Amino acid sequence: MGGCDDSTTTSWAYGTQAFRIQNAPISDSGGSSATVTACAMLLDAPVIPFPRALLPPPQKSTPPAFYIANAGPSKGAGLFAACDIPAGDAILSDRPVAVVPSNVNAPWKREAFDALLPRISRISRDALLALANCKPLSEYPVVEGIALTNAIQVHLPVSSSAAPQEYGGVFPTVSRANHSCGLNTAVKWDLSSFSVTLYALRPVRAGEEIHIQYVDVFAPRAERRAQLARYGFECICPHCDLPDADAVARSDAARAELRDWRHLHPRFLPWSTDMCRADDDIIVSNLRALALVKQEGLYGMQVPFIEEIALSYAVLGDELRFREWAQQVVDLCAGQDPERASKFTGWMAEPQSYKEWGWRAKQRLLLDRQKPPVDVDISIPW
Ligand SMILES: C[S@@+](CC[C@H](N)C(=O)[O-])C[C@H]1O[C@@H](n2cnc3c(N)ncnc32)[C@H](O)[C@@H]1O
Repeated sequence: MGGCDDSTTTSWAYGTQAFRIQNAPISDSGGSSATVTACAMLLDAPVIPFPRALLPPPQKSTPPAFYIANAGPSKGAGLFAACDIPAGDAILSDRPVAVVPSNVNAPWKREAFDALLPRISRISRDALLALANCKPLSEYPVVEGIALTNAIQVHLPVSSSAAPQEYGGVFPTVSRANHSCGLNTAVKWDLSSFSVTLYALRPVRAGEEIHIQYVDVFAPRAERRAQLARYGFECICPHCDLPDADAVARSDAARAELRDWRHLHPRFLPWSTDMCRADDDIIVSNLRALALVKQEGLYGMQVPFIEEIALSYAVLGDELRFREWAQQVVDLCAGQDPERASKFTGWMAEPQSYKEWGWRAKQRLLLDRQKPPVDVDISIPW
């Protein structure tokens, strides 16, 4: 592969840690393991050495469901939907060109980051160097600056539980996604194919920009903006660009309520067997959560609420509504959480197979039967 040179130093010590450079077992062009230079990684000792056998390629949709275009003067390039994309669909899969630790502050850092470049093929190097870099070259090695601007967290196999390093992968395509504090996609890392896949969290219209989140979107606007400063921009997405302080306070409160939802609102399991609670307690509570999710565009967290509404209807034995909500779980999870999707598919095929199917309806009937006749006082009170 053009320009690959591994004559440089490839291991460094840092306190009790030791780092090394290793190529990932993936290839640029489906070639043999001898040309595996598509991605170089700077790894510490607990990361289990990768097998030599090539990993299977990630799924690819043809034609692509996305394109890269200018997203505006202050945002640079961005990812856009090439067609209408249904909620739950995979938009694209992408493999990293570099994987680096998130927080190394050793004297050899520049040398190690620079040593990554000659270890990757020209194709991958060009893709890496074409990405945005919000860090000054005078202060940060180029690969580190690009990683700090673009990296997405990846999980690597480690041999011990000793303080695991965090790793970020730099991806030629997914790293083109700009940030928004309201989400339309989720990123899922899969070690077995050494790739990330971007899934639609809600229907995405053709031409709409595809966003991911760079920071904790449950944090208040001021905190999000402070965290985004390290990417060199102030967020002016529709969830940040609000008309006045009241609107900001409302948005901050909604996000905090969603973050703490499980501590603030009735829980499904105790409700399901507590006949003193209203039958629609959980449904009403989860519908409110979904309204807040929609208001704040936090679609990444909608599935557990939809799931609880479906299961509430199951416990109430309401088959029509159960199917309606269960279908939404299946549609949203088919790609990124197939296990959950298949559980709900099974219950939809045979609702009675859900262990608590209709439990509350049966209890309600029994309670109604046991009720003593109501004593009606017909005496006239004067
Ligand atoms: C991971 S890159 C995203 C792709 C990048 N726009 C490009 O041209 O390759 C991150 C950089 O994009 C820009 N960016 C991302 N989201 C933005 C937003 N919501 N508003 C303004 N700039 C943004 C910032 O310059 C940030 O440092």
